[in-house]
Amino acid sequence: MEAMDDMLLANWVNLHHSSINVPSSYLQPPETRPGTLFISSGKTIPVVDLEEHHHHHHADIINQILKASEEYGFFQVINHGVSRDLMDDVLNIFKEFHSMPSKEKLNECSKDPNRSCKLYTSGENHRRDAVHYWKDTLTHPCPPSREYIKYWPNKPSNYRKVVGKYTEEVRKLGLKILEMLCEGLGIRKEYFLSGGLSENPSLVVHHYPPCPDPTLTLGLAKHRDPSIITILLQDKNVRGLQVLKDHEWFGVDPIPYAFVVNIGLLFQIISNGRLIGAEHRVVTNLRNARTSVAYFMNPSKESIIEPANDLLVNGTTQQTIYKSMSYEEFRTNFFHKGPKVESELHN
Ligand SMILES: O=C(O)CCC(=O)C(=O)O
Ligand SMILES: [Fe+2]
Repeated sequence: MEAMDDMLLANWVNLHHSSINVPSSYLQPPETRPGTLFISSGKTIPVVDLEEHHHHHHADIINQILKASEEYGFFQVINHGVSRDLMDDVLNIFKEFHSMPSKEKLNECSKDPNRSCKLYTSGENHRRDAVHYWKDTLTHPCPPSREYIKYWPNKPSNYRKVVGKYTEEVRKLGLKILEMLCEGLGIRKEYFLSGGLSENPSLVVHHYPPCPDPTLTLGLAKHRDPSIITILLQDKNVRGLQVLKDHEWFGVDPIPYAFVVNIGLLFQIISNGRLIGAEHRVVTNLRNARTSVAYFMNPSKESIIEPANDLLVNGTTQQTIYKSMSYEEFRTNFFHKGPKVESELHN
């Protein structure tokens, strides 16, 4: 196989079209190979209508998202208030972005000296990946902090305008969902507005090119999100995301204009294990490229992550199972321990 050198996967696949086999560095070992894809197990993650009206009360909506977060750690939301045009615009911008020449993309993403804004192929640490993943990823912090906007890509030409508006809208939705989950759990509604807990969100945009053999590869390895919650916009027609429940993988079928919401490890800790940060992965697709836009609600470095005191006060919790640590400490553990991080979190 010809070396990809500093070319991004999207461009490499484009150049070679259908004449390629999966390069050996992308072949998953037998234990992580997805094998047969999309066996329908009859399970599907809950879909929650967020619009309140006289037959659909606030308390019912809270119960639905709470139950989904306890059982699956995942749900989809419809009637969430983010405009469809904006969702289309943002997906189109990212598709356009990923179809630009490699050099141009890398150039657009190399302005940040601290590399919070960056573009990479495979996993975040390409050289250290034992096996490569079939994707390219663009990531950068987003509002409320505006200090990073100057490092965002400036191409396609309306990138900053559209992505700026989108991240502000999705932030509002995220805060609303957090507030409802707090209400359901018996945590004060403002919990995530204090202590910097929701002050450092980031956007992670994945692009999974078509893959000549999706049974042998993965777009993204099995993982739990290191976030509070993640709000994901996925391509309308291309499947890929799978969630592990009761030792079985099942697909999160795209619903046009819905968002997929999942609980991250941080909220698992804050809820003292009541909500689950479920494991998930992404499989690739034979014919179609897939783009997904993940908005991670993340705290600032100094924020303290611990089971919410309100749970002890209101009597739903007698004992906390997780210890208290700063978000910075959590990140360090997460990057060093990977999937084994959980042992470090417990009391
Ligand atoms: O591409 C997807 O559907 C999922 C992305 C994801 O799980 C992540 O970025 O953590
Ligand atoms: Fe994830």
